[in-house]
Order: sequence, then structure tokens, then C-alpha cells
Amino acid sequence: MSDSSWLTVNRGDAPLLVSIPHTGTGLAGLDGSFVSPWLARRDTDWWIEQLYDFAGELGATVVRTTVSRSIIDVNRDPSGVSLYPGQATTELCPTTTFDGEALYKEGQAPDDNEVARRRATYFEPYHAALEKEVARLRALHPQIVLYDCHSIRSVIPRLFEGKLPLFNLGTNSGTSADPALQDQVAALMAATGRPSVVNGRFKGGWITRHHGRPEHGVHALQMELSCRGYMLEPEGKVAPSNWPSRYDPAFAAPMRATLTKILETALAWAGSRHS
Ligand SMILES: N=CN[C@@H](CCC(=O)O)C(=O)O
Repeated sequence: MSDSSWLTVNRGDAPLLVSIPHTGTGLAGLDGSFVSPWLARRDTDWWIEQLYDFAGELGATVVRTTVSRSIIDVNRDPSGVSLYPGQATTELCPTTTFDGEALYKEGQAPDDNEVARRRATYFEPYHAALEKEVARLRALHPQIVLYDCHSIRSVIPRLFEGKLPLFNLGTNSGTSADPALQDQVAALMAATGRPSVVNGRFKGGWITRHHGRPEHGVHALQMELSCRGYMLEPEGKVAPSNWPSRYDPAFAAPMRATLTKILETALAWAGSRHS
């Protein structure tokens, strides 16, 4: 394991690289600039590292940052171009929450120099770590899967209508992974009998789009889970008194079982490919 305190890389030798970009709650000493530390952490992908803590046992390599997405979002285009031009989303260094509230106190939002500093300090090392692990695993295997893990509250009217399906697979509209792999994962989601979609509202962010290169043996999948599938998500508005709700392993078990099958299937798919 290599550790630069905020960036962890747990190495395995199987053809599977797991990225966990949004579970960090670290505010890099900037707590006082935000409207509140709770608001700055509210859109964290809560408990995702616990939900996938079996990945290492499968031989996967796991890359994770402990820095909050509110400091810098490693799943955004570093040039600042929106993932979804014309639609609501959050930026590289977000100035709003998913719901559109201001994240920073007046006059405290990062300027261009500060965005460039955060990019050099956190964004670039995260992607350099992914690139290094992609190259290491590709030297061992002709085809590998990069699986980018996410979750989000089930209802966010600014981003999508109604309740989000439980499983949202993104392959950048079919371009970041082999269609056969996409179909196998989609079949496992559908077999749960719970709502699922492929390339719906969440088609894959920068990690999927930038590192997914099926023609070079790198197949990227983004899995966006609705929080209600694995944690006790409040029905109404979330508040400091009810969010984040605690991680209950028994409640999360059915979703975790499906995710285990999905990662095992991705591994079997990659392992069966010889060129
Ligand atoms: N929980 C996080 N969701 C991702 C989704 C990226 C996308 O497909 O739009 C994010 O905001 O980075």
C-alpha cells in the first residue's frame, strides 16, 4: 500500500481497478470558508468504501481519496468544461451543492489561482495514481476493468426527476467499455428485480470518460447507486440531525451481494479475454 495521507492505493494483481473518488470528508483546512462543514460534506458518497470493502479480497486494486469533492471533484473535466453542457451539475471546484445552495460564505469561493492549486495538489495525483495502476495491471493482463464507485441521494429535483433507479450503470453512452461487459452487468442489475438503468441520467463522469479506452484494453464502468439501496435514507429533506444516517451492514447486505456478483462477473469477463 502506498499512502500520501489523503490518497491511498491498495494494490492487487487481478484485472480490476476500483476507484472511490467521492467518499472523502477532508476539507483541507478550509472548514471556515464553507457555509458549514456539514453542508460541505452533505453530497459525499456516504459509506461506499464500507459497501465495497470486499473488493481487495477479490484481488482488485483500490484507489481512494479522503479529500472531499467540495474541495475538488476528481470526477470533473479539469479544463472546467461541464459534464453535461446545458444541464445542472456541479463544477471541478464546486461552488454549489447538488441542490444548488451556495457552498461558500460570501467572498470565500476559490478564485482561478486557488482552483489551479487544488488541481495540482489533489486532482492530478489522483489521476496519475489511476494511470499508474492501469499501466501496471495492463502489463499483467490484456484487458482490465476500471470500476468507478458512486452513490447519491435518491431524490434531487435539480439533477433528475422523481426517484433515481437503485442501480445506474454509466459507460459514457456505450463508449467506455465493451458492450458485452456492459450487458453482463446490466443483466445482474435487472435480475435483482429492483429499478436499474444503463446510461440514464448518470452516464459516467471524467474518470469513466478519460480512462475508459476499450481499444487499449481498459474498460471503464461507473456505478451510481441510490443511497436508499444500502443506507437508511430519510424520506424528506436531509438535515444535520438525520444525515448521514449510519451504515447498517445488515440493511446493506442485499445490495452488497449484488455488487459482489457484479465485480466477480467483471473479473471473470476480463480474465476470459486473451487479447
Ligand atoms: N455521486 C456522484 N455522482 C457522479 C456522477 C457522474 C455522472 O455520471 O454524471 C458525479 O457527480 O461525479
